[in-house]
Parts: sequence; structure tokens; C-alpha cells
Amino acid sequence: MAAESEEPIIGSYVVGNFPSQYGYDQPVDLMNGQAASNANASNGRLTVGGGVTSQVDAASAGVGAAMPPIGSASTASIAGAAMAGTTAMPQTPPEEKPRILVMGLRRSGKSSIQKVVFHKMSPNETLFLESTCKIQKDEVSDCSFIQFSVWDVPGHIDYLTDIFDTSDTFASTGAIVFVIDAQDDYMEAIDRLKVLVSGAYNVNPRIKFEVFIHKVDGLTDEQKIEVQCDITQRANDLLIDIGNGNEVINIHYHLTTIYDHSIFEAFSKVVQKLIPHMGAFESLLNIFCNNSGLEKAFLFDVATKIYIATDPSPVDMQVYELCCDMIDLVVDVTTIYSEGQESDELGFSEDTCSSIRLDNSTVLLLRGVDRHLALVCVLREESMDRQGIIEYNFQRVRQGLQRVLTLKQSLSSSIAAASDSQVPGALKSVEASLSNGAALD
Ligand SMILES: Nc1nc2c(ncn2[C@@H]2O[C@H](COP(=O)(O)OP(=O)(O)OP(=O)(O)O)[C@@H](O)[C@H]2O)c(=O)[nH]1
Repeated sequence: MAAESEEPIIGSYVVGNFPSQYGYDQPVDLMNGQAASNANASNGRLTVGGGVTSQVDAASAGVGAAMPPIGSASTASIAGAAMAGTTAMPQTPPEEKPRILVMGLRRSGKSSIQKVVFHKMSPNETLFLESTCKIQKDEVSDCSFIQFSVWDVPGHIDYLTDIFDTSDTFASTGAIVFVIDAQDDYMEAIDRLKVLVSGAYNVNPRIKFEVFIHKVDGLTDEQKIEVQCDITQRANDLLIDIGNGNEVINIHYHLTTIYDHSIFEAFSKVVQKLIPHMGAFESLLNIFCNNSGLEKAFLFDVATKIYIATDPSPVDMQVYELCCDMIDLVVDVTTIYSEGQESDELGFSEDTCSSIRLDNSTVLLLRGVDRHLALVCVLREESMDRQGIIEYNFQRVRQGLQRVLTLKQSLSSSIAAASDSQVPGALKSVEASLSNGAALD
């Protein structure tokens, strides 16, 4: 579970004790020079097809983390070293959208990640991408639930020697994704990470730092664990020097590759940290699952296949991939066959629904929430006896989510503007209205 508290975390970190998973949180205790342990819940897993798969603790995805109000972050300048140089960062007007910076050395895979996740580029096409010369901004505003921008910062921009407008850039940044090429010598990347974290943290201590240990498709399982341990250890050793000796900087590490769903899963976790009131969404999905006999429920942004929220049980990569495949299938069918759709639309609506029965007594259910969002649920075949209750509860959940979206639209273009009580309040009232079927028993 990610530590969200301002308090220092005291814990013991055992090297080599990593779960074989595609994401974990590794808080660094700057006071004691140790990384706090990160025990992930491992019960309640659902395996599909009987395979042993990597486990991800969904609850570690920044639950309750609220995006700082833009402009409210500290804008203290960082040391002059980071300010001197030749290439200027663009001056950006204040904007309401949370910003995610994708940074890292040249050819580490930053543009590829952005193209694959947000532009549906096939991984093989990234082989022909040219080096990025200047910052590329991507407005991810089609996603109705949260609108954010992703900046691809070219690897040649040096935070030490270039004029890097740190106060302006970092003050309104929600998360920094730092990409490290796991197939390359990563020592320089770790040094660069230290400079970056130090600069960004001094300007805005609320920034979430996410390290993507990338291109792991070229590594064996043993190598993955080895590289993950090594990078984490080295990065943490360097980061201990940062801060005032009593502060904790949370760095979250993810093993990623564009050649499987790990990159979508990792980006999902990054985005979730920018959504305020995430705990309320989790709680709603939790009660939805419990009352309806579901194993797992994901709220997906259909276009990107980023899951915006899920219930607190651990996320199984194989289950996540199945849900993504189901979205692809439904999108393909609706795009080709539904009438009156613009060519660039996905053909999704609140009427979209689909059920797929798998050969292992598992059922996948997909229900549209609006043009952009879908709930995808996984359940055992026998739970389909309660289909009436599932549908009833789904309608309630959808109404609650639509209400939150309306709240957001009426208050601001950003969900962050909704007052603290309104969003959780709306979701709590939905929770209370969900049926557990007791009246029918
Ligand atoms: N094997 C493998 N190769 C990848 C992966 N992601 C990206 N690449 C390759 O890495 C190379 C560099 O990718 P880019 O996305 O251009 O790297 P970049 O970090 O944006 O580079 P700059 O623009 O120079 O900063 C390309 O040939 C990609 O195909 C991955 O997950 N696995």
C-alpha cells in the first residue's frame, strides 16, 4: 500500500524479497536510510485458466491520493545548478488539467509508451519512431472521467545544464514517469533520476514519482527480478541524500514493456493517483462486488484501456488482460457494425453490453457507463444465478458514476474541483442503495 502520510515511514526492506509482480510501491525512508517494506495482500486472487500470474496490489495504487490543486503547490526554486544551461522549457499558461511528465534518457522508450497507450500505435511501429526534439504535449481529454495531459520530455534535455524552468513545470505536475531502459546500462539513468527527483521534490513535494523499468520483454523472469532489485537498491541509496533527513519520498517502481499489458496496467496506476476521492470509488466497487457475487470489477476508460478504479482485491495481470481483450472485441464490433457512428468514435454508449462465458467457469460482463467508460466484471459461472441483482446493482452504480460526471461538468472541467463532500457523498448514497439480494432469499 502506498504510504500517503506525511509522516516518515519506518520499516525494513529485504533485498530479494520482491513479489514477482508488475508493480510495487517502495517508499524510501530518508531518516533511516531504508526502504520501507511493501507487503502486498495475496489472498483472494482469481486465477484464470489455472495459470500462475503476476499479482498486483490494486490497493497500492494511491488510494485517497488527491491531485493538489493546480497552482497551490510550493513554487520554491531549486538550486541554481538545475537552472543553468541553454535549452528553455516552454512557458506554460496555468492549466487545470493534471499533468504527467514522461522523462528519461534518450531511446529509453518514452515516445513509444505514449504512442502505444494513448494513440493505439502497434508496438512494432515504434521501431520507426524518430528521436523527439522538443516536448510533445498530449491532451488526454477524450476520457470523460479525468482529463490530463501527458508531456513527452526528450531525453536530451539535461536538468543540470539546461535552462529548465523547474518551478513552472513541476509546480503543476501531478506525476513524473521516469523511464529506464532495463536492457541498457542504467547507471546514468539512475544518476539522472536523482537529479530529477531532487529538483522536482524541492519545487513540489506532492509530485508522485513513478519509475518504469522498461523493455523487460527482453529479460527472463530471473533477470527481471535481478534488475528490479538492483535499480531499486541503487536508486534508493542515491535518494537517501535528498530531503532534510526526516522526509519520505515515495518512489513507485513498475516493470513494463510495450509488448504486453504491463504498460497499460502501470499507466492505470499512475492515472489513479491523480483522481481525488479514489477511496470512495474503490469502496463503491467493493460493495458492488460483494453484494453481486463478483470476483472483480474494473472501471475502464475505453479508449486507452486504463482502468480508472477497481475494487481493493489484488489485480491479476491475466484477468486484466482478458478484460482489455473484451474491450477490444466490443469496440471492434461496435465500430464496424453500429449505425450512425462517426468514423473516429468507438461506438460505445451506456447501452453497450456484452457477456462472455469462458471455458473455465468464469464469465466476463461488460456494461457501458457512457461514451468513454465501461464497467468490466469477472464472476464465477454460478454467480450468474444472481443476474437480476447484478443488473439492478449495475444500474445503481452507473447512475452514481453518471451523477459524479455531471457534478464534475457543472463545477469545472476538472473532477478535482468537486467539493470534498460531493463526490464521496454521491458515491456513498449509491452504496446504500445496492441490493445484496437478501429480500429475495
Ligand atoms: N524491446 C523493446 N523495445 C522498446 C520498448 N519500448 C520502446 N522500445 C524501442 O525503443 C526505441 C526507442 O524508443 P523511443 O520511444 O523513440 O524512445 P524515446 O525515449 O522517446 O527517445 P528520445 O525521443 O530520443 O528521447 C524504439 O526502437 C522502440 O521500438 C519495449 O518495451 N521493448
